[in-house]
Amino acid sequence: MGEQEMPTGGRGKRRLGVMGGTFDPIHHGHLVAASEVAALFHLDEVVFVPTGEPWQKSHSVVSAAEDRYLMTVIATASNPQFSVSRIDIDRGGATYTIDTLRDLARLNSDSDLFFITGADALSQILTWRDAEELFSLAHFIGVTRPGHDLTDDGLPKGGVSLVEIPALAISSTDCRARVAQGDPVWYLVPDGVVRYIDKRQLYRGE
Ligand SMILES: Nc1ncnc2c1ncn2[C@@H]1O[C@H](COP(=O)(O)OP(=O)(O)OP(=O)(O)O)[C@@H](O)[C@H]1O
Ligand SMILES: O=C(O)c1ccc[n+]([C@@H]2O[C@H](COP(=O)([O-])O)[C@@H](O)[C@H]2O)c1
Repeated sequence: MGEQEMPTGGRGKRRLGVMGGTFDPIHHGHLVAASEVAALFHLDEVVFVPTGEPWQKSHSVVSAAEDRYLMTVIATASNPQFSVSRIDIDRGGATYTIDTLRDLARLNSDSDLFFITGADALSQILTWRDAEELFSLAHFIGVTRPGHDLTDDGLPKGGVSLVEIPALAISSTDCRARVAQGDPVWYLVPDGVVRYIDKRQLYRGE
């Protein structure tokens, strides 16, 4: 994969990646996406932001925010470039990325923001709250995901970069179904997350 054309940011500013997700559970698809984008876009840090209430999720029962937050901490703890933010959980109510980005911009005025999304999420972005304003707060980076077309059709020119990353056909939906059926999730999610799911008996009744 070649060097990406760099979006112009403020000179000398930190480059902060933002990986939003429900992370129910976090899996290696999320981690590879963040790691690849961090390297390609020379990010100083990637902050993972677990959603409070993900209003567009099709499955009705989303695990407790604290469980999703702790799994995200466990999964990212060993990488010094990765951190986890509670802003969407602590704000309460439905999570809108416009609020995430406004809060992060205020808390990180020394940084340019780069919001990382998989191809499926990127294709839905025009349905998000205040979609047109999102692109003034962050540069969006869409990454390939097996089973989904990666396109920036209809999105503002210069506001989005598309990148190919190693294909991992892993989804949280499949991980939950596997646990429910008694199938392994080893190597689909980090080892500590396997242990946490087991300890908290998550996804057993689904
Ligand atoms: N395997 C993957 N490869 C690339 N991007 C991914 C992958 N899995 C998830 N993403 C991206 O990570 C972000 C957060 O995803 P999310 O937490 O909803 O996981 P998910 O696997 O899509 O969950 P679910 O199956 O419950 O819908 C989204 O932008 C999504 O597109
Ligand atoms: O802002 C919105 O209206 C909006 C609608 C759906 C999803 N998002 C964000 O997209 C990211 C991935 O969401 P999800 O539901 O696929 O886990 C996460 O950061 C969500 O907050 C945002």
